[in-house]
Amino acid sequence: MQRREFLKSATVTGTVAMLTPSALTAQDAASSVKTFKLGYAPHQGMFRNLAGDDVIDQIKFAADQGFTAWEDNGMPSKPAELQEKIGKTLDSLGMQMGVFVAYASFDKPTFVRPEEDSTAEILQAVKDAVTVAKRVNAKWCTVVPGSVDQQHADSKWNRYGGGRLAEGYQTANVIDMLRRCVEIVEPEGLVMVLEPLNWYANHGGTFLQRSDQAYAICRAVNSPCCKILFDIYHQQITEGNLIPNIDASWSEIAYFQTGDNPGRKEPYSGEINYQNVFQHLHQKGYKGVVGMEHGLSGKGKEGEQQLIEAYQKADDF
Ligand SMILES: O=C(O)C(=O)CO
Repeated sequence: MQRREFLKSATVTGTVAMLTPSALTAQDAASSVKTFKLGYAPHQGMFRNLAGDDVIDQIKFAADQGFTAWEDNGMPSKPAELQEKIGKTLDSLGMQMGVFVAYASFDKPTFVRPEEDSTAEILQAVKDAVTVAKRVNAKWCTVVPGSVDQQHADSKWNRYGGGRLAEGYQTANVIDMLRRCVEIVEPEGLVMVLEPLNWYANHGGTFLQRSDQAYAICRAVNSPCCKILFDIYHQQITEGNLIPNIDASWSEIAYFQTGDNPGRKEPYSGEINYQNVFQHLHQKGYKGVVGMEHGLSGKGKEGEQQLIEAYQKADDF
């Protein structure tokens, strides 16, 4: 058993109290911090003031606060060497790697109305994601399947007016494209998680908005490697009714993200009762990652401490 693991289990059984103070270094004491019940995943920059600029130090700091996962949307643009270093660090700390973004288009109908060049781009991005996932031991990657068809018959994408594909054909094209992506990820065991996004605060025009829509698409693609990323922040804005919608789409959800509304900051900065939502996920036996894809309502060290305390409160059930 690793010393860190020993200390974690010792805390649970109460044996840490029996160790003499001299037997514990300051680092060990930090290591005995209780881990969260769910796999909340901070990202680079969230602890810049408390842990310094180095991402490896930030990951270690997060582990010492009891976080058991990490997320990095921008992982593919990091140098391969750094990706590997991050993967090894997470591994040595027993932390899960959460999502990075494999493919996201917010304003082009690349899935609903595919063209040769955009299709090649999507398939290449998914192939690249397999390589990145291996370096960082990631099981999931995010896919945002483009915008709705706003195409004018006589011009390029994103012009209103004129003809456009009816919704059913757009959906069928998305399903076809995802099946092609699945052929790449399935043999590698990498799960693409599709993220419905809200139109009203952040991403007007994206094709995928609702959890029922994502559910129907995942059922049609019918692969263990094409699932839903249920972002609680986006879904609070688009549809509310969080717990019933999570239950209804549960069998297709593979990943969660958080953020309070309005403002997309840490829990308790807005209107969502995160303690109840997290308790619900825990009761359902969710063992995956809950990505903290949001900002901080406070500034500097105090803001970061407030963020940690918000998760401690939300996790206290
Ligand atoms: O850009 C966003 O808002 C997303 O959640 C994409 O990952």
